[in-house]
Amino acid sequence: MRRARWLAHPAGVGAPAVMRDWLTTPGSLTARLIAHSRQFRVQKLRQAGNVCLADEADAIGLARPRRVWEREVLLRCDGQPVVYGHTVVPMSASASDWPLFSALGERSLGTTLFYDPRVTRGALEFARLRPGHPLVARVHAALGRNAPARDTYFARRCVYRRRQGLLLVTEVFLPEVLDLEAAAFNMNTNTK
Ligand SMILES: C=C(O[C@@H]1C=C(C(=O)O)C=C[C@H]1O)C(=O)O
Repeated sequence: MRRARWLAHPAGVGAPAVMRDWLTTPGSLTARLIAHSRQFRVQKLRQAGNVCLADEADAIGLARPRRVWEREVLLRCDGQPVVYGHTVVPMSASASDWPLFSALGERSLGTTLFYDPRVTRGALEFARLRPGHPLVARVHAALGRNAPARDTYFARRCVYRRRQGLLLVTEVFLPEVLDLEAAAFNMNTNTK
């Protein structure tokens, strides 16, 4: 299974400036996407048990890819998918570690992470996902026939901890996220 090089600094992934600005969004990505759109939606694609990716195992303390709780979403702004989210939680986590995770539905995971004082956040890591990386295949599956003919995507990931539990969120940024900045700029200039 192809792996990515996850770096501590975004400069190493070669993203254009506006994409780098999205990759380094300091707080909740959900909050920023809401601020840049009229209508925001978390489209839940799947939330069930699955074997995690090779990239993910060591980040959540597993010696090798094992069955985890997996959540896949598309974050949509004004109907347009802009981020693919992939979250994994070890099966060893207890319900008291992540009490809201299993029943999230189409509520944003971010709203349960950023406003819970028991949650601590690890450092962001960044990567350029190339063809053959399993997350690229997941993104194309999620987008179906609308999959843009792209070969690489920029992504970030972060480990969250709550009590004894670990949770890894990986966010793959779709090229359409760059349109939000332009749209936000036009909306601002049009209201003057
Ligand atoms: C971590 C956040 O939660 C977002 C919501 C997700 C979900 O609901 O599965 C997944 C990825 C995140 O972009 C955030 O808003 O920053």
